[in-house]
Amino acid sequence: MNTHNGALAPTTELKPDPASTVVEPIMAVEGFSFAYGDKPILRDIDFSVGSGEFVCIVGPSGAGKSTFLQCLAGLRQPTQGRILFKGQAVTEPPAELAVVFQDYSRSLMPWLSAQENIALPLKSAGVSRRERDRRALDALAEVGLEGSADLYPWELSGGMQQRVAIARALAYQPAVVIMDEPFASVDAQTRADLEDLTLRVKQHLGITIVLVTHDIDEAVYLSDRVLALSGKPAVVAAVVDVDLGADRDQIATKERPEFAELRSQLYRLIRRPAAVEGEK
Ligand SMILES: Nc1ncnc2c1ncn2[C@@H]1O[C@H](COP(=O)(O)OP(=O)(O)OP(=O)(O)O)[C@@H](O)[C@H]1O
Repeated sequence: MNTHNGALAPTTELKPDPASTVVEPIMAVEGFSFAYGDKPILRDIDFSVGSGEFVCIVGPSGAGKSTFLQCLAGLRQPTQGRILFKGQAVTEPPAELAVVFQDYSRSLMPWLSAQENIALPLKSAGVSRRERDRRALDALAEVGLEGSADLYPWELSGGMQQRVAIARALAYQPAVVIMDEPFASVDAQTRADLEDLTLRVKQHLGITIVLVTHDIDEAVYLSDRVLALSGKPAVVAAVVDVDLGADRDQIATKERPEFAELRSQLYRLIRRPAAVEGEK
């Protein structure tokens, strides 16, 4: 599976790297295009996500990142091409896929406790009461909120609410978690804490994460690979391997010269939409 299919040849030193080929894809995007009515948004995207991989998607505002995630999650259907989850075409949200959105204040039910919020989708899925309680408490412990099961969203800080939203996704025991700007509504310190929490949880549970962010630093810090979208309609500008090792540290990793180089490459790529269009 060639993860660089459909990518424009970048003018930077980025080159398709055979080492980044996904050996065991859990999700695949084949010949994908999407339009809202007659307005093309995303074009000719071929991409795959490896099992256990952390992939971030970056691109200019309005490029279609959220739309792409909605298609990956089975909430919208491609105009052309197809999306596969474990080899099966995605026609509705896959059972083993969970989504975390940016706006925690709207994603949690204010009249339900943290534990009840986490258990709610499990109830809809027919999971027994006992199993719901066990999974909700385990998920709360996973995000460091073991003492907050009985608290209501309005009794929790923004960062804690977003941790409950992450716990709700984890309690579903997904193979893949899709996150759309999940840390955009919290302060910088909380954001860094949530990034580290997400990395820890991903490593501990072995899940696959696909995350959209505006923040190039965040994308490089979190990712195994970054998918950069650019142009109108957006195409794959590049797929960038992030060889920074599994252990990331907010200070030490960001001080590494490789980190600065990757960040600069990505900035250059997504800041030249006009040039990308001209190349087609
Ligand atoms: N439901 C919709 N109907 C029609 N057009 C839409 C709809 N949702 C989004 N769009 C348009 O599609 C384009 C892509 O939007 P999308 O939200 O996917 O981009 P994005 O890259 O996530 O943007 P941002 O980074 O600003 O959140 C935009 O031009 C937007 O106005």
